[in-house]
Amino acid sequence: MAELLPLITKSLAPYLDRRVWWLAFSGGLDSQVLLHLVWRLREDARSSNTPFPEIRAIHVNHQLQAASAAWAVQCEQQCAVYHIPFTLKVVTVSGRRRGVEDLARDARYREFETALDSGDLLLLAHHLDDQAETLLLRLLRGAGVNGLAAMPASRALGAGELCRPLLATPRAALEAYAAAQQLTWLDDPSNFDTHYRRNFLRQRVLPLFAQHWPDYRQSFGRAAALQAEAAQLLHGYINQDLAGMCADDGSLDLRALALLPDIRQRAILRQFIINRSELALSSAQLETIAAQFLQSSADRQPAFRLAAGVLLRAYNQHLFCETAVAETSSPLPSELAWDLNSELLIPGVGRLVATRGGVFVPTEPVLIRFRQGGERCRLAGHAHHRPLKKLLQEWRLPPWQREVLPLIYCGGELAAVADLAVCDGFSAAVGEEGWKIRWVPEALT
Ligand SMILES: Nc1ncnc2c1ncn2[C@@H]1O[C@H](COP(=O)(O)OP(=O)(O)OP(=O)(O)O)[C@@H](O)[C@H]1O
Repeated sequence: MAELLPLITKSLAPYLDRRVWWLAFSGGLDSQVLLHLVWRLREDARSSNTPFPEIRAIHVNHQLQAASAAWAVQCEQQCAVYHIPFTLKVVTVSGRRRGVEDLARDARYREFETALDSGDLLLLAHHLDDQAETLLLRLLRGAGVNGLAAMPASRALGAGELCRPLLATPRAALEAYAAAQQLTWLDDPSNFDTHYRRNFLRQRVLPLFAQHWPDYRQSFGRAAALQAEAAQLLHGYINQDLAGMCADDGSLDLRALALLPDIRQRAILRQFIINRSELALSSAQLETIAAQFLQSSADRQPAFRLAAGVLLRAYNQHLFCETAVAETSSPLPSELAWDLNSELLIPGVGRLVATRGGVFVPTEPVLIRFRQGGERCRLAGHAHHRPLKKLLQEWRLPPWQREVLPLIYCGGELAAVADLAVCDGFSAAVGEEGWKIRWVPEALT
C-alpha cells in the first residue's frame, strides 16, 4: 500500500505558499489521519527551518446528536496534542425540505467559506471510498456529466480554495496508517445508521460490489475523473458560444440562441444563468424557462423569479438575468442633490459614480430627478429637442430600467440622461475636461 506521507507531500506541494491551511476536522478516522500527516509535514519543515503555512483546525458542531458538544471538546483536545489552534463553529440545522445530511453539509460549507481569508486553503479528508459513494449517489439521483464528475480534488471556495489531498487514497490505507501510528479517533454512531442513504450504500451495497469487483473504487474514481474532463471540455465550448451571444450589458441574444439545436440552446441557457447568478437549474426549471423565453413573444412574458432577488426578463429579444433585485420597491425620492466627488447610492435605483476625464460639464450644482413623463431634451451636437420617451426607445433601454432612470438636472434644466447622453450646453468644449458618469442599476450592483 502506498506510503501516505510522500503522497501528501506531493499533493500539497503546490499550496506551500498559502498563509493558512485550515483543516476540516470532524474527529473521525479520516480527518484524524490528515491532521497527523499535516502535523508531520509541519514538524519536518520546522526541523529543516523551511517556511510552512500556519495550520488551524476547524470543527463544525451541527448539534444533531446529544454527544455533539462533547465531541467538539474532544476534537479540541486532539488538536491541542499537536499544538494546532482550534476553531469551533456551532450551527443549527433546520428545515425538512431536503434530507438532514444535505442541510448539515450546506451549513458546514458555509462555515468553511466564511472562515477562509483570501488565498487560504481548506483541507478535507475525503478519500477514494467517499468518491466512489458520491458517484453512485449522484447516479441514483439521475445526474449528468457535471454531477457524475463527483468531488473535485480542488476548487475555489469563497475567497480561498479547498483541496482533498487523500481523494485518490482508499480508506483501507488510512486505516492501516492510523493503526501503524496508534492514532485514536471518534466514531460517529450515525455512520452506522443505514437510514442515511450514504451509510446504506457503504454498509449494505458496496461490500457486495467488492466481492465481484475488488477494484471498484479505482474504477469509479476513474469514471468520475473522466466525467470531470468531459464536463470541463463542454464548459469551455459552452462559454465560447455564450461569449459570442452576450451583449455588452450582459444580456443573452435570444434570436441567435433560437437558431441553434435544442440541446445546445438549453446548455447555453443553463450556463448563462449559472454565470450570472450561480444558480444551477433543474431540468424542469430549464424547460419552463426555455418555453417562456425562446418564443417570438418573449418580450411580452412576465419576469421569471428564479430565486429570492434573481429575476429573468426579456427585452428587445435579449434575456436579462438580474441578481440583487430588491424584493420590495420603495417610492423614488422626488429630488436628490449629488456631489460628483462622491458616489451616490439610491435604494431601488443603484449607484451613480462620476470620474474625471469625460464630457459632462455641470454649470450648477447637480440634482437627480426621475421621469415624470413629457421630458424633452436636445442632445449635445443636435439641432432639435426630442421627447425623452422616443430616445429611450431608440436606445433600447429595458422598460424596467426606464422607470428608475436617473435624470441629471442643472439649474432646472435636463443636463444628462444617466450615463446614456449629455444634453446641449453641458458638454465639454475641445480641450476641456469634464466628468464621466456611470450608472450601475441596482439589479446589477
Ligand atoms: N463536523 C465537521 N467539522 C469539520 N469538518 C468536517 C465535519 N464533518 C466532515 N468534515 C470534513 O469533511 C470530510 C468528509 O466528511 P465525511 O462526513 O465524509 O467524514 P466523517 O466520516 O464525518 O469524518 P472523517 O472523514 O473525519 O472520518 C471529513 O474528512 C472532514 O475533513
